[in-house]
Amino acid sequence: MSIAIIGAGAFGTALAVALSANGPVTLWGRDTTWAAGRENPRLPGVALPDAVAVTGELAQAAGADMLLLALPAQQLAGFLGDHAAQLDGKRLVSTAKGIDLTRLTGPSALISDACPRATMAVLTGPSFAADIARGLPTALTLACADADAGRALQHALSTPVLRLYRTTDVTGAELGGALKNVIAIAAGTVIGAGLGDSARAAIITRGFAEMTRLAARLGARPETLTGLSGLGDLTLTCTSAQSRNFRFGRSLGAGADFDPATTVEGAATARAVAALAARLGEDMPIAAMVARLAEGGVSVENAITALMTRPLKEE
Ligand SMILES: NC(=O)C1=CN([C@@H]2O[C@H](COP(=O)(O)OP(=O)(O)OC[C@H]3O[C@@H](n4cnc5c(N)ncnc54)[C@H](O)[C@@H]3O)[C@@H](O)[C@H]2O)C=CC1
Ligand SMILES: O=C(CO)COP(=O)(O)O
Repeated sequence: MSIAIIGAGAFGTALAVALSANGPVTLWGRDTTWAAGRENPRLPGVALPDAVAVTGELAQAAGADMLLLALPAQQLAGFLGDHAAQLDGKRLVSTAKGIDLTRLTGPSALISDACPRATMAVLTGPSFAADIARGLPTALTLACADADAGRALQHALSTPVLRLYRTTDVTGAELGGALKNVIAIAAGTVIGAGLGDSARAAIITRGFAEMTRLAARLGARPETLTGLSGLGDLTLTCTSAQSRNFRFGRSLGAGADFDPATTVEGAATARAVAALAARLGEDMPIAAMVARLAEGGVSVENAITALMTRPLKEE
């Protein structure tokens, strides 16, 4: 199955490098000025193998059997809207970890709406671009509602160091990836504010409770959230300074500057989650606080006080 990757950011480029172990890969980016040097500034220190062909022509990528959409969640709807005619009917696999702020849906619904004839799947789980590009062993979740199509994608996207598990629970897989970014901002904030590892463990655990509550309400299976795409990625992102969401939170907690050009999916997703939770009547106190923190609507000190002084309840 020929593979093209749409989006030449850190993750798209890392996937291109990893999957080129199986055969040629086309990597499409809107900016390919770096391509002649065979090193993407979004993924410094990684030389592109010869099997990766970089192109700025979408038509070249759209001819592949499978297209991996490695774009930020808030950019996906616009991209699909612009290019639906070229993409519909294809196998489309999203790697975006977020909830669209305008539509309050994950990538799967964006794809299904824009490209109703496409075979749609989600690739998610604990995996830093730099780790994948270096060939470090990584396990991911491939979610596809069509079990047979999912099996074929799982095989095409696995390598000796990239091990994919499959599920038909697309909702659970994509919510795990989206929601963990919100909680990672909260965990980073706690660490940046010097509140300690015990407080971080509390945020991870209570954040996971929020994730599972919302996901269940939206139809996800509980075991998906305890798998790689939920608990696995939550653990990684809340405990590693490689995570941009964690680092963004750490800057908030420390009152330090943060490069606004960095992709931080959890900031917009926290606002989407707060809106979704309000609509559904679900209690998501940590996500709601992250939304306010990211907008500068509350101080870190007041956010912590508000979370700690909520009415006492059963676990
Ligand atoms: N970097 C990582 O370690 C991982 C990232 N992801 C997810 O993959 C998605 C992409 O993340 P990264 O590649 O890391 O971000 P990035 O910030 O490194 O790259 C984003 C890329 O998308 C491109 N882009 C943005 N809007 C576009 C548009 N409308 N049309 C065409 N290209 C557009 C940008 O030019 C850039 O090359 C995110 O949802 C992220 O959560 C998932 C797993 C790991
Ligand atoms: O999703 C990721 C790891 O699984 C990457 O996390 P960040 O976007 O926070 O860097």
